[in-house]
Amino acid sequence: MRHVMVQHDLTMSNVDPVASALISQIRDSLNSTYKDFAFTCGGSIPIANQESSSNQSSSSASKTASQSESDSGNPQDVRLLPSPLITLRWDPQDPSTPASQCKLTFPSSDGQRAALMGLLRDMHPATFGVKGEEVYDESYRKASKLDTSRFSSSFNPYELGIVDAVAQLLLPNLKENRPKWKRGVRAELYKLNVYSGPSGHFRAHVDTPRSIDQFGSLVVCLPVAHTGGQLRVHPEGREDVIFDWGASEEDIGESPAIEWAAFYSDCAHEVLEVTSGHRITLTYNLYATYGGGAVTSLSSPVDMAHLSLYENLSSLTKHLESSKAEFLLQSGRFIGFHTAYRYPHTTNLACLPYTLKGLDEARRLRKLHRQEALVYPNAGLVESEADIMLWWSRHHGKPKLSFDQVKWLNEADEKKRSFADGYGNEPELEFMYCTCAIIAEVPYIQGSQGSKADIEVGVTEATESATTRPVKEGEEAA
Ligand SMILES: O=C(O)CCC(=O)C(=O)O
Ligand SMILES: [Fe+2]
Repeated sequence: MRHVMVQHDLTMSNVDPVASALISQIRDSLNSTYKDFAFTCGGSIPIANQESSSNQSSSSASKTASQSESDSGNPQDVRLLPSPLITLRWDPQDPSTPASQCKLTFPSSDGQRAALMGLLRDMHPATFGVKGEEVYDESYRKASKLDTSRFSSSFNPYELGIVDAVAQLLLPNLKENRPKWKRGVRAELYKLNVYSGPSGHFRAHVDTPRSIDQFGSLVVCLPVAHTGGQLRVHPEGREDVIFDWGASEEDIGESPAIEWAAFYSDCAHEVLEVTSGHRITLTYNLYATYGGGAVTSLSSPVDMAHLSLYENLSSLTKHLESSKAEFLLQSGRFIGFHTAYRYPHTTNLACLPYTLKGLDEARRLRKLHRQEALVYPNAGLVESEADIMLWWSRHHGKPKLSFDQVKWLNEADEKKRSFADGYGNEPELEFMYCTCAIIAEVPYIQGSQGSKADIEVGVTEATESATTRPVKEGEEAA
């Protein structure tokens, strides 16, 4: 079986020194800018005390702890409500248990000890996936779980602004994107988990993707006393980020809070050992959506257009258009990038443009070229160039694309192509993670088949259909 090699000559011939210089700047900014983008974010939301939560319209109830100290008078501040008390109800293992004993209110207090013990009794062992098998192994994961069919809670991450915050930080929009193309986030409740001390933990894994729209995971920690149990997120080549939500009974009594963290679910993460108490969490799967992102009407804090990478790409494409891209005529009329992050895919479904993470979104060339970029899984999982050519022709109606025609602006990172050890939080292998490449055909090149009109038609077609590709699953990178 032949693997496609993607190491092509990245330096420009002497034919075009301007393009050469721009490409070398792009390569530099690709390496440096990647690290400026968040792969995880998190926060803490105070829980209102009972009196104020029953009277949410009072001005003191509608301020966060930090706002109370310095009120800016900005009308937007008022929306940052503290969380009301949170109620959790669940199905008992023994159906004769009265419903009143299957209910907890957070922050939990000593008076609820019996109900907390009842919850622990009614939980199930939390399994995980290894290479497609469902496994229960306390040396890898020691925790308990309830599926969503067995519990309900009054907690709502949309109401508290968590989902909006995650969308803005982890799925930033290009400022000039029309509302229709703005990306948003859908959070789907996934599990209730308890990691109890001593020794509750979950070793390093990635979260098993359940669809090609899934990009992240959200963990919400309810206020119950515990120590340890830090969540450690550690993507390759980046510094770890650690969320420590440990709190004592006294801390919770004085300033109860919801703690949360979201991260790209292809980043390895683990729950370190809980040394005492109970770490109780709600977990959510996060999906990218189109046409959302305007829930709060706040504009995106990230303006990709200010990135040096984006500016350099703009300059390069303007230069290629004005110079008729002589160098590309020699080496192919496509330019391509390998993504920094991995994306879920199946044999027939590839990464979607609106799920692109962090810097990968800035690498999209659609705006720059007035032509949709092709997004396909990286060469480690592609059997042959013929597959890619087939993919391209299917979606663009044009018969020819070979790797030799692509001017690659960066190199594929072999280490990142797929998560090798197969540990996930679910057994399914329907969706796999791998890096992708983004390829755009450069328009206006003399002698190419494209006219301006052809290219503009191509935008719509490719945007709507960029969902299938021919690849073989399970192959290791060459
Ligand atoms: O509880 C956490 O912080 C993370 C849990 C986790 O990684 C999972 O459930 O897949
Ligand atoms: Fe996980």
